[in-house]
Amino acid sequence: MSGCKARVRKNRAIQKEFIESVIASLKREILEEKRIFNAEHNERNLAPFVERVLRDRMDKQIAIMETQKSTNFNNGNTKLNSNNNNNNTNNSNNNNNKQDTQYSAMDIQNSTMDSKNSTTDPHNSTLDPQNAMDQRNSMSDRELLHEMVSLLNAGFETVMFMTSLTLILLAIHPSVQEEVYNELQDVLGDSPDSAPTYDQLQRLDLLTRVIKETMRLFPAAPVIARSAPYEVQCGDYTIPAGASIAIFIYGLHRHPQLWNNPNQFDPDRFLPSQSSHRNPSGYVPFSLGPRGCIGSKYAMLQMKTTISTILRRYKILPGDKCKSLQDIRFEFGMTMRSLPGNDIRIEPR
Ligand code: HEM
Repeated sequence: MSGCKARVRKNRAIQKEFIESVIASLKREILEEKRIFNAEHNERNLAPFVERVLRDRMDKQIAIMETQKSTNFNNGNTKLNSNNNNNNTNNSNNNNNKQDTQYSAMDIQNSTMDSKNSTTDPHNSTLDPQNAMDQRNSMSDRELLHEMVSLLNAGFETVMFMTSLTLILLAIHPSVQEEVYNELQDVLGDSPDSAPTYDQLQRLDLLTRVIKETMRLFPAAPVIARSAPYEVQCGDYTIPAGASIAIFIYGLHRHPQLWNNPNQFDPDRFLPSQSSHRNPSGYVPFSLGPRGCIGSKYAMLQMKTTISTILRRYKILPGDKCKSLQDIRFEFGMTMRSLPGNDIRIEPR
């Protein structure tokens, strides 16, 4: 059997084991939550429920991996260092607990490229349950590096784009900005030097709606892709097994059948009274399901912290070239990119 076939078989066996364990968990949890399911057994609560179980299982598996990894370090196991053969200085003989692993930018680049080239298996990616179930119960240097690079890639440009777009939209909607500022004063107090707490950030309802509306109009990940593992009937369309599907989130978020005045900035769309009967699949800035964004909650906290810190000290004003929503210039890529000209000015309060 060729190496590739053997790998595919091993992967299938691991996937099967994982899926069986998920089904067992689901059965157990359904029994425990029988009441909720009898009361309202529909797709709406089933999807988040299944997702929660999947994530829960992954978290446990990852926690096990973390424990094993730290045990390995404490035992002076140099596995993490031993795979890396160029710029890596292994000082484990002198100090078993010290991970003196150094990487050059080139190592990281190569690692990412190699991982990309070798990723013929669609499940072989970030914090994947199958990786977590890997029989080695540990990660190689290369895998660990790849995970870190993926997290940085996925978490940096997206948050940067969304934060700057939110500030631009607030600059060209001064009355909304003033309302947000008033909310910040109410919830966080007058002194701009006090760091917001987690609870306070949760209470910033208007700022949350403003960020949500910005992500509707300018989703940082404008298009995502999936492949169909089996034939799927989707309304009048049959998606054949193995087909690649691109989901155009930008288009979905501005679809006139889903949104009134879709090209207008209106944070009130996300008031409970206006959003409760909306199809939840019509708004997916972080995607959905087990492969959706794992950093969504962290991203919201990060954006709210940065934006509130700026707004408490400065008034945001439009720049010379960007005075309305139509002036905002961007280009599509894996993530959205802001183009030159989207300027703002700031003025101390
Ligand atoms: C506003 C900010 C963000 C947006 C709009 C966003 C959006 C998304 C979307 C749409 C996906 C799904 C991609 C796909 O299905 O192909 C995704 C995946 C992912 N995101 Fe985010 N993201 C954001 C911030 C973050 C942050 C801060 C982190 C980590 C610190 C992060 C980590 C990830 C990872 C690791 C995945 C891949 C998950 C997987 O493949 O299972 N993201 N993100």
